Amino acid sequence: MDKIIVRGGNTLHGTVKVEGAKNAVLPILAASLLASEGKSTLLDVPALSDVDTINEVLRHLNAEVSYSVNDNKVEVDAQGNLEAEAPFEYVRKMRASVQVMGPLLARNGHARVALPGGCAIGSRPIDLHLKGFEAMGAAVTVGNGFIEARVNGRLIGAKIYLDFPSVGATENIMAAATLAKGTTILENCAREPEIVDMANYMNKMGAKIKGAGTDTIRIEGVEALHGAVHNIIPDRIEAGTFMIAAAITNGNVLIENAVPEHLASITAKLEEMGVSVVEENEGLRVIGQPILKSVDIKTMPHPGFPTDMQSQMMALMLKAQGTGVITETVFENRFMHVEEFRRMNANIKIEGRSVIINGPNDLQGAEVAATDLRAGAALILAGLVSEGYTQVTELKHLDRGYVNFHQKLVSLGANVERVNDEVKVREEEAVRV
Ligand SMILES: CC(=O)N[C@H]1[C@@H](OP(=O)(O)OP(=O)(O)OC[C@H]2O[C@@H](n3ccc(=O)[nH]c3=O)[C@H](O)[C@@H]2O)O[C@H](CO)[C@@H](O)[C@@H]1O
Ligand SMILES: C=C(OP(=O)(O)O)C(=O)O
Repeated sequence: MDKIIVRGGNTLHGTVKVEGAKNAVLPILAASLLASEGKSTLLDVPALSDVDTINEVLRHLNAEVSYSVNDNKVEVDAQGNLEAEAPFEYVRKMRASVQVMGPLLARNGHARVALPGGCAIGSRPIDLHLKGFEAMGAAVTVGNGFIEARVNGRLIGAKIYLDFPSVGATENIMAAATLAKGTTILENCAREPEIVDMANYMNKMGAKIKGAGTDTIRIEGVEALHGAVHNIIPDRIEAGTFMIAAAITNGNVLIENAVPEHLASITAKLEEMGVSVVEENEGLRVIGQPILKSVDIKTMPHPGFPTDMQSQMMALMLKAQGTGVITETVFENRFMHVEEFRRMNANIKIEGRSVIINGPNDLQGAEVAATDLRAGAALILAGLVSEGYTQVTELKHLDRGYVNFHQKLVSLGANVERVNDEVKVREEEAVRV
């Protein structure tokens, strides 16, 4: 098992390049199943374990997938007959596997996907996805740990109002509606940049989607879709994480490829804390300040402050002066990292869906575990400004969402190392022999 060891105290300087967005590439790869003619070529695909997982799901469903990691390119050929079932071994590894349901149902009239179950950040039901499929004429049943959806012939366009602007439900329903008979109007839908990217890809495939990025999306169903070439948008959460890395170390870092409009809520909070964020041609430059002001933050669907930046922002708030409150409104249980921060000497209190942080904190290095992928990044960020050594374990979470995270930090001047405990033990044994 790998762990990351951070020695705190270095200021970060230089340039770091953001990869393609995990949360765009996963639903887009799932949507490539919609193409009954021609291949799709996806570019700027990040080399993440989640991409390996979704590729395995697509292969299991009988699509041909070739992944050229060095070129950040995936080609998908889904022209053959598709299987209907995504088993638990994949869904357990990665919830986004449920995003194949809409495409399969639309293309095959049948999808059987393992129920996702619980997750480190909350229970995460998919009732809104299923209500959407039902509104379009599918019969949905749940049993033996699987959800099954079937429709005789094509789905039928419908008017669907989401009770909450769920990202996954918006994507799954939008994909299903591309091949439905008639028009689907999806109201109170999610407005994340990744939804717009997915809609752009499906429009290149021949879909007729309008309004992605607003709270109402209109999808006119077509008879068939074809493969398309598409570049994945830059990852705003990876960009935001490096913005915090610059701010927390009082550094000066250019985050290349960051899209300023995607990062407005994060930029606004950093500026409120006293950090400078400057737009440059290549991306965003973040310049830290020795003294940071505490702020209050509430996570919200886009364009609000993203829940996927909550734990990294918490790391930064630990170093700010005064009292700040972070309220999590998107997920019911996304504070698992608080206990880990406490192990690093942080003064934080959980009150219901909020945490209260009194700062600045003199953080101390400790052995801590990544409880989810963003928590993993947040603990490493805290380690950058802690006294002594911080060891972060459970890196399988981090690898789901960050490409070469520690190497990128090292290139900016951080003292970070990734070690494999098992290899070390084996080497020691070899020496003994
Ligand atoms: C692969 C991917 O893109 N993941 C992102 C996606 O997850 P995901 O698509 O799972 O997130 P959702 O927007 O669907 O979930 C938001 C909230 O709605 C609830 N809900 C959702 C669907 C449903 O049918 N019923 C229901 O109650 C969830 O439990 C959660 O409390 O958006 C989240 C919110 O921005 C991000 O944190 C994740 O990184
Ligand atoms: C929660 C996240 O992802 P997922 O929905 O894939 O678990 C995330 O990217 O922070």
